[in-house]
Amino acid sequence: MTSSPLLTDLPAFGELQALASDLKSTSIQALFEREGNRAEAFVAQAAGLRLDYSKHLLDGAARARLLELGEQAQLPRKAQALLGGAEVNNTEGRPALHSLLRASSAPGLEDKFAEVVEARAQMRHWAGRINSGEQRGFSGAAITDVVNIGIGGSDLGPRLVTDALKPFQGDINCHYVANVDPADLQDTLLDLDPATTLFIICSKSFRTEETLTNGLAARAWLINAGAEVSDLDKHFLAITSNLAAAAEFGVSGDNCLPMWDWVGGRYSVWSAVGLSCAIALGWEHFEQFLDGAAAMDAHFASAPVADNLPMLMSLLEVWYCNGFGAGNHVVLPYDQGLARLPDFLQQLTMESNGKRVAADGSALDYDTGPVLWGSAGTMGQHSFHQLLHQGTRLCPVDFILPLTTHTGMAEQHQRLVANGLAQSRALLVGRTPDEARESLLARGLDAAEAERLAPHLAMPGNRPNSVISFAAVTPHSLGALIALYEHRTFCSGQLWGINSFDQWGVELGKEIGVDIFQRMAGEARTAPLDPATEALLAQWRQYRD
Ligand SMILES: O=P(O)(O)OC[C@H]1O[C@](O)(CO)[C@@H](O)[C@@H]1O
Repeated sequence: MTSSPLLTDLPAFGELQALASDLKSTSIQALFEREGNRAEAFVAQAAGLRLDYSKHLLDGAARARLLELGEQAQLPRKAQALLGGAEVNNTEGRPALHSLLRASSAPGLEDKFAEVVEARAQMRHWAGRINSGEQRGFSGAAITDVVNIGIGGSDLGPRLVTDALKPFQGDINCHYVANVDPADLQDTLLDLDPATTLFIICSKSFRTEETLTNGLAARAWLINAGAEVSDLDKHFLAITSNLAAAAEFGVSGDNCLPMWDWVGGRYSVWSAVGLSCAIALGWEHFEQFLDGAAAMDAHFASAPVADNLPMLMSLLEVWYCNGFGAGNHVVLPYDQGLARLPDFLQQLTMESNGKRVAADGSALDYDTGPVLWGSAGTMGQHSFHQLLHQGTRLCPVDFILPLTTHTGMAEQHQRLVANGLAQSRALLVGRTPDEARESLLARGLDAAEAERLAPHLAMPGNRPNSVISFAAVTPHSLGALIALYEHRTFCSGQLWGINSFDQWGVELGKEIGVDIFQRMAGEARTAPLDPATEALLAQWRQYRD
């Protein structure tokens, strides 16, 4: 794939910056009055998801220029290139074919697709075997619990999906261990029976310190409980592209499911990395999850920029980052099952687009990926929403709003939806000092006290937010939602001219970590570390000795 032009080289960019500076002082409510059909016109739908982006600092004219920017960056052609297997990861010389993992056919990519189909059959086999009770542990008892040991992309996606789709879960309990802190593994194993527990060692590289350390501790836990080394195949599966390392760890070839270098870790939940989800949910539900993502892929491939959800969301991201200097993006799922969505999206967006050089290595002189954060509604309302409503920073928000619940408690759920809508509206309308004063007087405060407190109660409003609403959290809608953010991430990367599929920035810390660990273990080094780290090591030694 030819490298992307820089954002600043796109002809519409300069004009957009000028428009953004004009719109900074524009009232979104005034835009609603001026553009009568805004509530319908600033809406796009795909794969069962409805994106309402009417509450943004964006008028019709600015939107038209923003769409031109998307055309100038050739987002539709870039989408085709991504989906068609072009070498979008130029630093590592690979395509990024996560879409192939949910495809039902793949013209031109038959060889890779055959491997995907084969891996799906293996996943289905293991999910069926474990759910049917056929898979038995060292004592002969059926497996009841599965522990996925992995980190980053080998943890966050499967953990999110299993959590979010609890209402679809079968009898097997899936647990997730990621942190090298032994407390993570220890807490998880506390209530588990070694005889009925199966571990999935999930690591694309099979070189990740946290995963291998926890894997070895899990192995020791089984052996201590009476399992023989020859029993370990009853308790361990591996998901990896590094079969040799998995074999060295002790997982036999029959128990290994594949990963490929053409799928990035943070984009891999659709592959065998999602095996724990397929076990928890059953194969049919997992297929529906793949179908939801495939529906978003089809939309991404064919919809014009003006109607294309991932493209629109990425254009909005760039609009705020590079037009308004926003360094934040907030995601608020109004659904308890989606509480982990911000964690997942942090890796997806920040590991993908937290870059400071263009795809060709040249330094960028504009901002790229913002800091993404958030939490499940309504908890954030009693915490950081104060800053969203009255703070000094611009934090564009995505509300994620399923409209029905699986709990059977529709009346209580109505409160959740009302809260989500109220927050979105409060960010829009705010409260003027006069309204604040009036409300204080209505509460019986005297005029002087109302005057004193009014500035504290006043809220500027005009804070941009999108609402992504859909019928319910189902395997299909969740698949579509995750794929939507994947493609949005890619499009933003293309607009910024960066490679969204490598993550060199995480490597240095890993290397230094190995060096420090070896120093702690007593290995001699000629050169000392920086004085601050040496002092902390000395403090650690005091506690160890
Ligand atoms: O699946 P692996 O190879 O263990 O990697 C886990 C995670 O570590 C990272 O490489 C970052 O350290 C992520 O990109 C990846 O998802």
